[in-house]
Amino acid sequence: QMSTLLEAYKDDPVQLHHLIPLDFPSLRAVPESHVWPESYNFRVSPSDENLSIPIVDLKDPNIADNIGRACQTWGIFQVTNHGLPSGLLEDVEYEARRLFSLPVEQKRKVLRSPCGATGYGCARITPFFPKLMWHEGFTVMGSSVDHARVLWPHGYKRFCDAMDNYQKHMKTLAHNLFLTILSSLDLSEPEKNWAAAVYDSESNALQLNSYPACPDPTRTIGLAPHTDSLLLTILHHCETNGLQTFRDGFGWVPVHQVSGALTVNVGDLLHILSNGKFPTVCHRAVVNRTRHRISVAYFYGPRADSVFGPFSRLGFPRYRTLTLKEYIGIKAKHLDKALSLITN
Ligand SMILES: O=C(O)CCC(=O)C(=O)O
Ligand SMILES: [Fe+2]
Repeated sequence: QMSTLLEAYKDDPVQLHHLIPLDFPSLRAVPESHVWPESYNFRVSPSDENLSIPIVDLKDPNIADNIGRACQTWGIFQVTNHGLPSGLLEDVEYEARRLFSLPVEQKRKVLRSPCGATGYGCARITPFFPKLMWHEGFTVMGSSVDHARVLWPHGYKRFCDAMDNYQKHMKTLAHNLFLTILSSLDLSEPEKNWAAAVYDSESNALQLNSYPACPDPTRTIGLAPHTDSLLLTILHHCETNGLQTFRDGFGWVPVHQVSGALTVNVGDLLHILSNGKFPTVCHRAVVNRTRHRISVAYFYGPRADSVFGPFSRLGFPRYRTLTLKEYIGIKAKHLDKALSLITN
């Protein structure tokens, strides 16, 4: 089941200069390849400084209402009281830092293959933009052991254990959030059953992101604007801000994460299921001069061959029905045009 989501990327090989990150710590200035046009406006301040994404307490008795409202207005919110075991968030950050602080030759041994989905490399969205990003990533789907063994022939187990443990807890949290979010929509019984069954036949990915300290953060970007493709994303910021979310009428709004909280956002797939009731969230990451920022994103979705479209009771379907694998293929070719290409 994992392999099918992997296969979704097979037809669109990435060129090497869109795949291999620079050796960032060796750079004293931002090279031309990474200088973005001013029109991207990375330093733009929001029209209202006090604007911030909702915070949802998962222990609140009104959780369903709160989450439903957060999904309909912002499509992105922070969750507190998520009940993850202590140490889990620290462990995954520690292991991610251990990976990204390896020498560049070592990291390049686990480079993502040009047609592949897992391993070390530039962000997948890189080929769609005229400039490169101040970012390196490492993608895990299922077990990370094959790559970890190459990186640390004798010390791979603690990395794998941290990734496994993190994915296990994220899966449960993501599924519970998914069902809670859906409880604010009018679903038929078969649709409710389908949603509940996603847990046993899901696909997911864990994305470790590294944004090294940057000599000139106003001229470059960490991660260019994009939406996430699957149902929902749970993001761990590791205590350094940098994420910004776009809200119509307001512009780019920085996400200031409450300590210990996680950020959850709606992805394209949940947007489609909700028949557009929940906005899919355009977001980006900026870099900073002094701190090496790490973030960990967990993407949750149904299995790649599952057929989906807007739920039946939510009005005339804005999107056509298709498989997740087909949607990932469209997104890999057309990025932000993908939704308009499946519009009815
Ligand atoms: O690092 C961040 O704040 C955002 C990461 C992200 O958007 C992603 O991995 O899709
Ligand atoms: Fe994202």
